[in-house]
Order: sequence, then C-alpha cells, then structure tokens
Amino acid sequence: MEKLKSMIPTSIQRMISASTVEDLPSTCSSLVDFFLSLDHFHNVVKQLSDPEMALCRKDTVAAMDLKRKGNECFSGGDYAKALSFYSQALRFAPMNDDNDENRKLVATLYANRAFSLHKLGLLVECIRDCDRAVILSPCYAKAWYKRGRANASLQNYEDAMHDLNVAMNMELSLGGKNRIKDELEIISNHCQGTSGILYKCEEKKLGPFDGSVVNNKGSWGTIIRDHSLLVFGDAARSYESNLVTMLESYMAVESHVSHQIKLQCVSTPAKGRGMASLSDIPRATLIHTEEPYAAVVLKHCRETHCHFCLNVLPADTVPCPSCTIPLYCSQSCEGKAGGQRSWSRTNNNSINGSSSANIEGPNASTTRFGSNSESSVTDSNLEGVSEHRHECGGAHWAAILPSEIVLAGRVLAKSIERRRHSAVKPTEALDFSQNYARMSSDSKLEAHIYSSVLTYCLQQSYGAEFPLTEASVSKLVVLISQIKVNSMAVVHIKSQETYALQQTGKLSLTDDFSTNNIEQVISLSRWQYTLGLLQDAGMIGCHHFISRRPQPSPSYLDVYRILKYLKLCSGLTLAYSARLQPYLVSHSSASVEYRAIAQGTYKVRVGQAIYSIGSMLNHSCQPNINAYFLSRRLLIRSTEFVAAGYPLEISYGPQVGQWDVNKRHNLLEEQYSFNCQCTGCSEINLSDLVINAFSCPKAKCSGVVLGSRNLEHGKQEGSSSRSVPLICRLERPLPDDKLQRDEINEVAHILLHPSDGTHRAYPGHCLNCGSYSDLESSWTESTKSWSYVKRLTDAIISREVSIDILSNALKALNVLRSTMHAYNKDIALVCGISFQSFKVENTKSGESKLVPDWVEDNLAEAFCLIGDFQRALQHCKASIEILGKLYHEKHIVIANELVKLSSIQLSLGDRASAVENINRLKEIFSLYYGSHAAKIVPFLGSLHA
Ligand SMILES: C[S@@+](CC[C@H](N)C(=O)[O-])C[C@H]1O[C@@H](n2cnc3c(N)ncnc32)[C@H](O)[C@@H]1O
Repeated sequence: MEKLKSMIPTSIQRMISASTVEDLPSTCSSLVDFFLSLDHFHNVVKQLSDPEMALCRKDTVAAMDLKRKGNECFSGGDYAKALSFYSQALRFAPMNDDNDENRKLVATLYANRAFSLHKLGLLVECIRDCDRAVILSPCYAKAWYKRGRANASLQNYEDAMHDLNVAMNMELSLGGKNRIKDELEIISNHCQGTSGILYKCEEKKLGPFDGSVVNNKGSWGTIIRDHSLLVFGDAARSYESNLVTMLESYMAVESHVSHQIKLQCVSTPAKGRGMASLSDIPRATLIHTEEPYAAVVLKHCRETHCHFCLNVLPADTVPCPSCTIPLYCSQSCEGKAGGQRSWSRTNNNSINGSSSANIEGPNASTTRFGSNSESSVTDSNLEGVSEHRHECGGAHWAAILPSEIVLAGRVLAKSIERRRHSAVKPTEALDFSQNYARMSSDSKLEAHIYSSVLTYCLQQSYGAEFPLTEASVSKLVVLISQIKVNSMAVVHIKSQETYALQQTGKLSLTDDFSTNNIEQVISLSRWQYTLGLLQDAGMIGCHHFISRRPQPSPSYLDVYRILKYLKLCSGLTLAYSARLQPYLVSHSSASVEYRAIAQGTYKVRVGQAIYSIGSMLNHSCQPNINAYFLSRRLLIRSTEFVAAGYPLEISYGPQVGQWDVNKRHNLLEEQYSFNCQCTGCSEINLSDLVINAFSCPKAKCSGVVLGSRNLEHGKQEGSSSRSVPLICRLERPLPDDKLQRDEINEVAHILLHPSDGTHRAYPGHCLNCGSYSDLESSWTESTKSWSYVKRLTDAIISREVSIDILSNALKALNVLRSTMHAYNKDIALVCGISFQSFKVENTKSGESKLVPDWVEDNLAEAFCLIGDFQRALQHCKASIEILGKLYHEKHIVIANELVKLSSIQLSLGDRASAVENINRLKEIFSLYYGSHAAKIVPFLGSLHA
C-alpha cells in the first residue's frame, strides 16, 4: 500500500487532504481514474482478489505433508506437536463435498487429531473430532473406537458401549476386534460392579495421560457439562458448590435486561446524539444487550480466538471449508460465519440406530457438551447473512487488509445482502456519525486508497451491485470514517496471578520453558482436568505430569513451570498451593516457599465490532455505565443510579483517576478526533488536581503544588465561556479527607477566574498556604527516582528481583513521597498497583496493537516475588488508599487491588481480613458485571477464605 500511496500525484493528494465529505465524489473520481490507468494498482488488486493467486488456497499436497509430520510426531510421543500439525493440515485440506478422496483425507485428519487429543487428556475435544470424522466417513471404525474410549473415560457408559459395538462391527482385523472386545468387557464389568455410576479406572490400562481420569483411589468424578468444564473429584465438588453459591448470591441482581428500561436517542449540542433512559435506572441494572451488526477478529488474535464468536479457541479448532485463514471454535460458528462451501449438512449418524445422536452439524444449536460459545451466540443476529462468505473462496484480501477495512467490507456486504433479502436500502442501517473532516491528511488518503482497493475486491463477489465507480468508493470512505468513530473494541476480561517462590532470599527464575505453542493447545477443560487431577490424586498427579517432562528429578522450578504452563485460575491455585509446599520442600535442595498471589483482572482486545445501539453511546471520563462482552455480545450495565433522561455514557478508554485531563484529551483527540466535553473534563476534580501534583514543602501542610501543566488546563477552562462548574456532583461525592470540598471549590474558582480573588494560582506555590516550592529541583529528584523504579520494573518482568534493586526502589519511593503529592497516582503504582492497563498503539501497517501501559512493576509485586508477604501487604494497602482518593470507592480498579490484597492476606493466614476484602471485591465485580461476574471473573467463585 505504501508504494501505491507514493505513486499518487501530489495534486490528488492535496485535494484529498483538504477535502470534506461533500468533496468526496470529486476526490474519489480523480483517484479512481488515476488508479484505473495505473498498472501497479491492477497488479495489487489482482493479487489480493484473484483466487488463483491466493496464498490462502486449499492445498492437498500441503495437507498431506502436514499430516505426515503429524503422524511422525504422534509416533514419537509428541502429541502436542502432532495435534498442531493435524490442525494445520485440516486448514489446508480441501473440503468440497463432491470429492471422496478429500472427504476421506479430512475424516482421517479429524480421527488422527482425536487420537492426539485423547493422549493429551482432552476428552471432550476428542469426542467432537470423532463426531466430525464419523459424519464424513460413517464406516470409520477407528473414529467410533476412539469415541467409545473417550466416552468410557467420561463415564458415558451407554454411549461408550454403543460406539464400541459399532466399531466392532466395522473393524476388519481380528486383532482390532479383540482389543475392542476387551474394552467392552472392562466397561461392562465396571457398570455391573458399580451399578453404572462409579467407575474406577485402572491406572495400568487408563493412565493419566492416556486420556483418562487419574483416579486410582476410586473416588468420584463429576462433569459439569453446561459450563464445558471437566472437573473431577473434590475439585469438581468444590467448584460446583462454589459456582452454585456464587450464582445464588448473584440471583438478587437481575440477569436479564429489565423490561422497564426503554432507551431513547437524545441529542446535545456538545456531543450530538446519545442514549438516555425514559425511566430512572438503579445501579447495577442490566440496561441493554445486543449482537453486533458486524464484527471482525483482530489480527493478533487470529490464531487464538474464534473468528466468529471471538472466544478462545479450543484445541479442536474447525477451519473454514474454503480457505486457510479463519479458525472457529465449532462447526456451529463456522456455519454462522458462512464460508463459501461447507460439508453437506446431513447427519449421517443414524447408523445402527445410534443413541449418540450428538454429532455436531452446523444446524445443531448445541453440541452435547456445549462449546463455550454455542450458548452465547444466538441465531437472531444472523438474519440469513453470513459474515465471511464474500471474503472466502481463496482470495486473501481479507487476511491482508487492516481489520477496520475488513470490518467496513463486512458492514457493506451485510447491507447489500439484507437489501437482497428484504429490500432494505443499503444505507438505512448505517445511520452513524462520522468525523471525516477532522481526520488527518494521512488518514483521509489511506481511507481513499483502501476504499478503492476494497471496492475492487467486493466487486468480485457483488459485481454490478457494487461496481468500481467513484460513488462506491466514496460510500466506502464515509463508511470507514464511520467505523473509526463508531466501532467498539470487543474486550474480554482475563485474570492473572503471580507465583511466588522463595529460596534463600533471592529469587531467580529464568523461564526457558517456551509455553507459547502448548498454551494454544490447552483449553479450559484441560486446565480443570489437570487441576482436578492434582487435587484429587494429590502429588501423584503432579508426579505423573512431571514425569512427562525430560528432567529426571523434578524440582520446584518444574512445579513453577507447570503452574505457569497450566495458567491455573488464581483462587484455585491458592487452594492447593499448600499441598504443593511439602512436595516442593522435599524435592529441592533448599527450603522453598511457594505462594500464589491473585492479581485481579485485565482486559484484552479481541475484536472490533459495530453495534446498532452500543455504537451510539457517547463517552464520559466519569462513565455511569459499564460495557462488557460475552463472546461478541455487548452488555450494558449501570454502575450508578441514573435519573430518567440523564445521558448514559461509557468510557471509550480514559477515565478520571487514571490519567490527568490533558492526557485524556490528547488520547480522545488522537484516536477518536473529538474534544471531550464530558462532565469529568469540564469540572475540576480531586484526582485531576493531585494526579501530577507536588507536595507542599511546609511540614504538615497537605496543600497541593501545581506545575505549569496543571494550571494550563485551568486557564483553558477559564478562557471558555463556561461558568464556574459545580465541583462536587450529586452522585459523585469526593472522599472525605484533608482536602475538603471547599478547598477544591476554592482552587477551581482561582483557576477559572484568576482576576476575581486575592489568591492567584502560580506554578510552584502551595494552593493552601502559598509556600514556594522549587519545582525544578523536585523534577530533577523525582526523575532520578523514577529511574530506580524503572529498574525494579525490569527486574520484575525478567523475574530477577535482587535485594539491591528493591532497596534502591524503596529509597526512591521515599524521595517521591517527599516531593510528589500524597495522592499522586504514580506513587500508587509504585506502591502496589497491579492491574495491567493496555493502550492501543497504531503500527505502521495501520493495525492496532496492544502494549502494556504499566506492567506489574511495583513494590507489592516485588515483595511477593521474594516472599516477603508482610511488606507486600503494606504496599498493597498503601496503593489502595491512594487509588481510593483518585477513583470512586466502587471502581473496578479498587476491586483488582482487593483481589491481590485478600490473596496476600490469605497467604498470611489472616482469614478475617481476607473475607472482608473478598466480600468488598465481589460487590464491586457484581456492580460491573452483575450476574455475569461469575462467568467473566471465574476465580471469584473459588476465591474464598
Ligand atoms: C460513537 S459516536 C456517538 C454518537 C454520536 N454522538 C452521534 O451523534 O452519532 C462518537 C462521537 O460522538 C461525539 N462524542 C462522544 N462523546 C463525546 C464527548 N464526551 N465529548 C464530545 N463529543 C463526544 C464525538 O463526535 C464522537 O466522535
């Protein structure tokens, strides 16, 4: 694209740079004329849209080669790698209905993958792959046999007997028949011996990593099907009861949208249209939910998240039938996304009157065990329109162009298809605002280029319905600018935890164990399975796991790696960390202490989507509603009481307390091209005053010393025609502290009306007592101190925290405390804030990338890492205290800190305080997520003292 851009004549570039929406017909016309006469343009679009030149075409040779590699790995015992090769092979394998050879190849690949999944203990996934294999090849004995084995391990004896009987009938070899007979006998004996309820696995036959339950004590196993979890024994019971308790405790909070709440579109001069409710809304009310008009997975999640529902992919991914790019979590999602050609939808599973009529077909609404996504994606959003069909068939433009351009293509394709189906005008559903005039020259030019290219690509699917004319290109330019303003990032919540291991004061954990590939293999059921395994079988499970690793004698480091590898959910980790301790001590030369510290949640952007109502919500740096997502479904919940008619506003990212007003404005201007007019920005509030402020040099004075930057904002506000704003809004009382409301009001008055009073706000002077502070030297000192903090950050990231680095950081903290104001946000971060906030950086390719804004670089974290939980506790408390001043007391940031605090308290055996904090954090999580808190923050259910 860069080359194409550089070839555009300067005159056209200038014209585009100065254009408004009204000029688009002429700018697009000039550009289209130029492109049509340019060979390079024709080459580019041909490469992008011609299926014959596509890089993502199906390829039998590649599929066969990958299958061979998979077989080699399987024979060599590397099942994780084998799984990965078979999945790759499936992506390349042609899946057209009319070719028996292709059908056979795909069936074999699913069956082979099922064998690998079985070896890895992923039984539910194994069954799903067997289902797929028998749909394609109903007489495939191997697939029936493997499904029978997996069903037996899951205690589905009836299904297991049925599958094995079918396999027996189809198996041709005598040896094979005998093996199946043996299996049938074992199952039948177990069923008789246990009345078909209790199944004692024989470790010899069904070893832990032969895909069966490690349960050599003969204890109970449980499967919680509706949550797609596989938990065994005590783990299952405790998980189940926690889940029930959690769900019960949230019953009080409604779990569906209140019918009384009717939203209406309102308009204000400052922000344009927005949404408000016709009636009062109590806090924590679910106000609205909706499926996207169109959505797209972000590029960095393509290999890890379902391209339709956006959930994390399981190990048994389903590829697109017609190209090699999209991956789905199930055939149901694949069917909804709608590639060009799919396998026949007939269910061939009625062989021998099969009772296992659970074979997943795209028409089936759920699989037997349910996939995490199935239940959350409704059919109502489909309206007969498939999202991927126009991109499919082998052309790779959708894989190359930036996500927001692909999203624009999807929106347009949907409107064309809707028109085909119901005579709706293509523009009718797209009544969104745009900010074209405020876009930078570069963005305008890029929008023009991408629109021309996309028009050409879409033309391949829609021909005369979307011809390559300036009208089409201009429509797309507007659409792209609408998407820039109105699309929402689909964000999923993740939890995180730190493992702490102490060995003679210094911690040195260089993690050479690459988890990346394996992580993709591990699904939730696998974590739970292994967790159940560890808990149920105690250390035996751990031994088994470790014995699979190359090291002859497992050490504490192995356990650390395993925990990291498994990414166990923090609460449960806490629960069984005590069990690991004796193991760790007995297996390492030095005394080792192990603790797990829950770190709360952080957000990950997985997709970009357009919502009919959600995209109309305006922004506020002090939002009164929370937007969150289940799969790709948007949910809106009030986080405070909102009076009828009062605007409902989400945060597009920045919030009061997180950044000062200037930073917030810059970000909103850069990313969304508007100048924020929210209440949080038009009022002066405590956190904006102190967030970057210095302390008063006079002892015992808690006044604020502002730098010139803080004052600049005040002057800006003062120069506007606004009157002195009310500082303390009714619904948001400031914390009752030394800095009283009167004082804030007074400061605001001074800032906004400098000539009115006797006081003047000068940089470097305390607003309370007027004492002068040398900000120049404060800056120098604090800059030096930050460098020590930075070193601590690096040490934590590399897991190499030494006493020296830590003590220097502590000294730096003291300096910072004496120069910066007590409520300075950065000090809170140093003290112990652990939430990871992410900012979006735009790379050169125009694709957004997530980078950590502030990693867990703090003292509480560092003290956890070296095992000094007492001091970690102090710093964590200090952090919460400061954050309490900057945010309102029920802010999600506080909840995240409380997770860590209660986790440390549990580690220290202070149960009473932990319970108090756990209750506080649960209250906050339920305010933000209501009845979905248990689903979104799964560790809540198990975080109990
Ligand atoms: C997603 S749209 C919201 C709906 C939009 N107001 C409309 O009329 O269609 C985002 C746009 O609304 C306006 N907007 C939203 N929040 C704002 C705020 N806090 N201050 C000023 N303008 C805002 C900006 O023009 C922004 O580009």
